[in-house]
Amino acid sequence: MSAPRTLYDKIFDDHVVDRQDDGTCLLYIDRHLVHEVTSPQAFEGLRMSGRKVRHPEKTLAVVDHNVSTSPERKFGIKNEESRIQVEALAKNAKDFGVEYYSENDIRQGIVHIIGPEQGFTLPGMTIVCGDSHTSTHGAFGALAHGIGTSEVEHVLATQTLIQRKAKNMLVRVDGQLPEGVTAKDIILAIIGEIGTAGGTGYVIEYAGEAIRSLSMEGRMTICNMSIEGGARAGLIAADETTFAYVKDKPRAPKGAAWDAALAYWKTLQSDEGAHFDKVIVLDAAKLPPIVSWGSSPEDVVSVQGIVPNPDDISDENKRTSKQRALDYMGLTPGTKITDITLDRVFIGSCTNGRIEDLRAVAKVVEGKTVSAHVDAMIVPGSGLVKEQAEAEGLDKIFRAAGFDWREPGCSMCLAMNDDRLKPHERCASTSNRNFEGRQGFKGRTHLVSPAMAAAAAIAGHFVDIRDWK
Ligand SMILES: CC(C)[C@H](C(=O)O)[C@@H](O)C(=O)O
Ligand code: SF4
Repeated sequence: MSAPRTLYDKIFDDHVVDRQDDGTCLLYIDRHLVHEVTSPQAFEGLRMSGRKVRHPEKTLAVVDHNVSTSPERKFGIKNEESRIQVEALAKNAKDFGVEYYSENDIRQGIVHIIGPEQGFTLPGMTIVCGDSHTSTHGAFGALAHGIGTSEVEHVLATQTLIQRKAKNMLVRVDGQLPEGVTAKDIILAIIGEIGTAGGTGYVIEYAGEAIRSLSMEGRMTICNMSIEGGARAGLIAADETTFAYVKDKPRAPKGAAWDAALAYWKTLQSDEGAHFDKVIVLDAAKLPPIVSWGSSPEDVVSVQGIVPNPDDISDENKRTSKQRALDYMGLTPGTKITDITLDRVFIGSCTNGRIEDLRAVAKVVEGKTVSAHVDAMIVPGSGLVKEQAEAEGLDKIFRAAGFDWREPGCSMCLAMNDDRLKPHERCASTSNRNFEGRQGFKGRTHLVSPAMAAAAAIAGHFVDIRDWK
């Protein structure tokens, strides 16, 4: 009998093409997602060395970061820099024979939303993209992580990647989530607990009853933010929920190939007794809805809590940095989270821009009106999410409540397109990063779940979604 292995060990081992004595490995890459921000130099490199894309059929390109989310976008992108990047990807995809979804394609959307939708993301695969939130795809029991632009070029040219094995971490979330508490709250709580460097050097496998009970959408939310906890990747073993989601997706295997794939996928679980270098255990039943107060995803507190006082921190560096975060956020220690008023609400991103997220929002806002001092927008993660939401009439609920209903893209998750905060504007956001300037110069971001963002839009300040009527 061979030694028990983790899910990560298994996927890694199954993709090793070459292993050097010093531990450097060459990994085979099954799927490569490409967006317009991190690919121009990679394609340029190929051109200069006269190389081709090794496996165009394993590569999928889409524009997301720079596209406008206004219906006017079909008339072209106004911002020069954005337009150049988008046009470059269209040209590169054409020149190198890679499938490409333009902003006018119904399948277009945020790269981490369209991969799963197309069945391009499948269990057991190695998946890379020049984007840190590639960890999202780990929700399918795939080993997925972000790579740099020179690695993008390497993968395009060879369909392989040089990697060293990471350590294994297990995050077990036991029990069941209370009503109103979501996958987003789980992952914010985990990052609050381990810190943004807690996962450095690890691949995290999420397990436990609460994780098993999540939909694929919820699992993607969790894996998406693994990178905010410093981990190289996040993983959730595939199960019946995964198989049901994947089945019949355009690029999923069909017929006998499906049966063979399924038989393999079912072996992809951590063995009994497999060694984890670090184990974290959380009790889902004790989790509240969570709100971030600072400029790091680890700066989190219960919605029932208060803005913390940096004076209570003994470590001087940490105290200074948290004081700076408070100054940036324009917050005073001791303020009740529910007393924080908002100017903007952003619902979308690869963390929370999927259909289930939009349904959760609709449930909260139906028949209600956005607060007079809040400007609120909802940005579906893809054209297919938008289509589904409209088929269910969600767009009507959103518009009637006073939300702006947009075209798909990264939008105000990061200030790389027209959607951004003005200086000092305060925003409840369902995205994954609250860094200084992330949503616009001097903009102030509070990370929350979709339901919490929706309720905050209506009330004009944070409210505990568990009390919502
Ligand atoms: C632009 C891109 C490289 C970046 C990333 O890697 O994550 C972006 O998607 C982000 O979320 O900050
Ligand atoms: S939605 Fe945000 S986090 Fe996701 S890929 Fe786009 S910019 Fe990055």
